[in-house]
Amino acid sequence: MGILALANATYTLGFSLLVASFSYLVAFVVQTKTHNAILASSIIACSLYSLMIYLVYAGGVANTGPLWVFIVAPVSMFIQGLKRGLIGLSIFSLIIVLIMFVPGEFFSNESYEPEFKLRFILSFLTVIFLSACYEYSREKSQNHTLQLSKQYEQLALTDQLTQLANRRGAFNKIEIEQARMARSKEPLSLILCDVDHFKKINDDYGHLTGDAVLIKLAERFKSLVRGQDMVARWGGEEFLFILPGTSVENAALVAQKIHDALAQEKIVHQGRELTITVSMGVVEMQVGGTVDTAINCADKYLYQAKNSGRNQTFPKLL
Ligand SMILES: Nc1nc2c(ncn2[C@@H]2O[C@H](COP(=O)(O)OP(=O)(O)OP(=O)(O)O)[C@@H](O)[C@H]2O)c(=O)[nH]1
Repeated sequence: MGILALANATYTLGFSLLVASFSYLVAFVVQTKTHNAILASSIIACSLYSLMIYLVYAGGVANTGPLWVFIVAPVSMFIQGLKRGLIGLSIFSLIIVLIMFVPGEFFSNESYEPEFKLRFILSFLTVIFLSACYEYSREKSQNHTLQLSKQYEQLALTDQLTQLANRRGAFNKIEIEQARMARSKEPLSLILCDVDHFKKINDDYGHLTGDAVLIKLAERFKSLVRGQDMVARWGGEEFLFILPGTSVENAALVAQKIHDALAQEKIVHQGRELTITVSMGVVEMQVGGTVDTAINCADKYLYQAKNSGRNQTFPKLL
């Protein structure tokens, strides 16, 4: 349209359209290179507002310029969102009202019929209102969907019984910590922990008591580690401790702390005092090593701890 306008010798309109097109290209580059959506959408909105203000001011072909103004409301809401869209459209509408209704030489409003101006402004305000309603419900439903997807993601990574991270959650955490380990060169250790003779608890007191013991153990374990550490339920009565910034020697100290805590304070359920012990295997992850290799190694140590009489941690580092 800009090129056509230039060909028809309507230079101001032609240049305005070409400058507007160029600004959309700039916005596109800003968005793709910097991902600064606020800046990119502001460039498009400002360019569109300026072009439309010029069209209303100049009248366009046979005074039909104002007809294009109706696209401003949905486009503005779409690219800027409800809040910024409404602010931008309010300023834009005010300028259009000034151009159309304030008498004087500067505002070339004589070319529009009074009935046209009034109906134009009213219909434009209606389009703004409808676009705002649409954007409001769109944002609301998008937020709801985002919230749901976060909830489902959380559920997929959480063990229902203990509310600890499940195996998938543990894998995610190890991957994040492995990447950090590669950068910071800080050690990362894992403790694989299995409750001793858990089958007996289920057999003697019932499955529900077994569940309650797992829940209480999970709480106890969480209280024994630092905020940056993670305790996950690896499976049945197996827990995995993920300890960033911890050498295997320090992880052995954490394991000893767990043995001591369980020995000192029994698990109480429905008035019953249950003595719980655990066996553990400790391993330090190697840079570039896989999770499976580390877990297999910890499992081997755990097996040794079980075979050596339980209630202990392997390898013996303390
Ligand atoms: N209550 C309850 N029991 C579970 C759960 N998951 C696994 N178990 C039970 O945990 C028990 C594990 O038994 P085993 O693998 O034989 O091990 P253990 O009795 O702990 O003996 P050791 O590990 O050799 O010391 C089985 O009876 C499982 O049914 C659970 O979510 N709740």
